[in-house]
Amino acid sequence: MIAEEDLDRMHYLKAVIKDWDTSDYQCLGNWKRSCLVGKKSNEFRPERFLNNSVNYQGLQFDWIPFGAGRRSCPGIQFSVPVMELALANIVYKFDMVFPKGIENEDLDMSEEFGITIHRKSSLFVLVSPRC
Ligand code: HEM
Repeated sequence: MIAEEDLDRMHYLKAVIKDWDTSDYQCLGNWKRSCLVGKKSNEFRPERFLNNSVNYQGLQFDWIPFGAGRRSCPGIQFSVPVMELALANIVYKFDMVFPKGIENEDLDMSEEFGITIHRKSSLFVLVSPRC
């Protein structure tokens, strides 16, 4: 079981969540001026969040998944560790592979608006528990 104190060392996992939290919507305002984290439509590239100071505090206005300023989200301290812990434990305890014939390049990362922003197309993976 991965615990909260283990998360500090999981730099790549944190970058994955930051990139996952980077919707086209957040970068649209600065799309021409080129978004701080270099978001290109539908691109998933967590490495952009490694070795830089981009954080959730809303200080860099072109990456504000929790908003910025006095009306920014008060749920950051709760939701970030919850997302990190959930993802860390899922990848620690389960092996996931694409069904036969599906490659990384086939992954459609398009987003769709709704009450929340979610995937446009379903993600199919075969999941098996790690022994
Ligand atoms: C991944 C999870 C979450 C994301 C991405 C998120 C994002 C946001 C965003 C973008 C805003 C608007 C900020 C603005 O208007 O500038 C907001 C506001 C707010 N969020 Fe969250 N939030 C999350 C989770 C939570 C949780 C877990 C709670 C409570 C337990 C929460 C409570 C609030 C409240 C009360 C506001 C309104 C703040 C205000 O208007 O003063 N959020 N959130």
